[in-house]
Amino acid sequence: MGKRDRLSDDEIAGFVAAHPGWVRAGERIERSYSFPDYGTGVGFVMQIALLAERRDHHPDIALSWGKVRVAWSTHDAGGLTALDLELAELTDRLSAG
Ligand SMILES: C[C@H](O)[C@H](O)[C@H]1CNC2=NC(N)=NC(=O)C2=N1
Repeated sequence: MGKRDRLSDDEIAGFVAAHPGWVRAGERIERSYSFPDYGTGVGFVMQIALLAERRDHHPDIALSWGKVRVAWSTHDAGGLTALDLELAELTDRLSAG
């Protein structure tokens, strides 16, 4: 199986169960991160953007004061792939500093 092949429901459920904060919403996985101010959220968004360009895989990102919402999905596959789960984990690592 390639990194851009669709995953099964069980594989996605397994990831969500093991990764607090992430939820499945249809054909996406989403997580909200909280920050003490606007600027810290902006910095986080920029780090995600650099990661996305490096990996040629791009999430939807919503920036609010003190909050960043990230959603991963593979448009080309029309759903969730191993690449989404890998980048969700990397997103968590960025948020940890
Ligand atoms: C040509 C390029 O590799 C593709 O368009 C990439 C770019 N970034 C992407 N990002 C996401 N999230 N899904 C994709 O299918 C995708 N495809």
